[in-house]
Amino acid sequence: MAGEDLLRTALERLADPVSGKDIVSAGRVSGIVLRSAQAGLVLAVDGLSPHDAKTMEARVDAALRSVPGVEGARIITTAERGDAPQGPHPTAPAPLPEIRHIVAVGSGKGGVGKSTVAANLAVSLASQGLKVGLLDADIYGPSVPMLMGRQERLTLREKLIQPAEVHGLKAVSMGAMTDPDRAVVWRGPMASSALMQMLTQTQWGPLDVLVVDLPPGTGDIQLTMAQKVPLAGAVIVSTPQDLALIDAKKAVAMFGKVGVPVLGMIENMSTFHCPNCGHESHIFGHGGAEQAAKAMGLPFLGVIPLEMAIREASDAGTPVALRDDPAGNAFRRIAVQVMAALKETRHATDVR
Ligand SMILES: Nc1ncnc2c1ncn2[C@@H]1O[C@H](COP(=O)(O)OP(=O)(O)OP(=O)(O)O)[C@@H](O)[C@H]1O
Repeated sequence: MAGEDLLRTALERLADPVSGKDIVSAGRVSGIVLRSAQAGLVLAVDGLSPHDAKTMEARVDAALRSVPGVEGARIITTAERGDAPQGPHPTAPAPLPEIRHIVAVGSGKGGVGKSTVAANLAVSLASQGLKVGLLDADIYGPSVPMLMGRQERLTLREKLIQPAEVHGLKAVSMGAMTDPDRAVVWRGPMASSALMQMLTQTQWGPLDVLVVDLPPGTGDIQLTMAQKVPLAGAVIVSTPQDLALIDAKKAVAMFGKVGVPVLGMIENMSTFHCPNCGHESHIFGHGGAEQAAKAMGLPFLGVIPLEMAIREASDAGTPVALRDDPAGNAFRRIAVQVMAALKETRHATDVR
């Protein structure tokens, strides 16, 4: 029997006090992993009092550790109503004294290249000698493992998540907890509770900047995350298309609503230079994000061209920001702008 099946069998011996079934059949357990003698899973504690949730967590911990070959266990608790026993108060940002700036990368619309920008921004900042972390909070479509070329599962040491050290930075992804072929279907409070635990229970060490790749859109999940994570600021990625820009403006408004400074906008998939004839075309338009930023009184942080090389480098797990070419330079220029915007924000708000 495979290690993860042994874990499941051990968990099936635990009764669920609410449904009377075992906790696996009751649907309380997901994302079971076993790697390097460390077991991990997500435990839903809905309907349990804080005391009963703690008791269940302890029983799950003991059950996992009873399996031969398991040396440690990491349990991430979630609750749909947001009443997980761990984690901060819903409206109080988690204290993260080792992290100087947390920067969220958001977008109003999916598919505009938010994750590509987040990963390349993080790599560019690391290439400037900064200590950088990258947290993939895009719970429904985590893409950082692919973009960074590391698909491994979560590893734990002394109950703390160990980030993958890759391309000069430390990366943690919800994708590391889940089967890459299966989308995680979690409701908002469960997702934000799991995310907060990944944020606060990862051994980041001292960081200058933590880049957070948010899920696309402006729903409750993003709003809650923007409230719970002590963000220094947000950058908004958009294509130049009108439709994407309408949604990008909603994202700007959402951050404004919760008092998170918007550091600026980035236009992705801007000009396309034909690699064969050199002809310049504007497949999704051009300049729209800069105009929108201006209209909203926000800084414009720069443009990223639409390039096959960017897509290929992303698919290969070697971000284009590692290269000394025009696309790599575009990301490095944006990273400089982001750092400058962060300094201004700190000055303006006297450090949030
Ligand atoms: N500038 C670019 N040039 C070429 N391809 C790009 C560029 N930016 C992103 N892509 C490609 O577009 C696709 C979508 O990008 P990405 O996953 O980063 O978007 P996203 O906004 O994070 O999407 P979602 O959040 O909906 O998952 C990927 O295949 C990526 O490689």
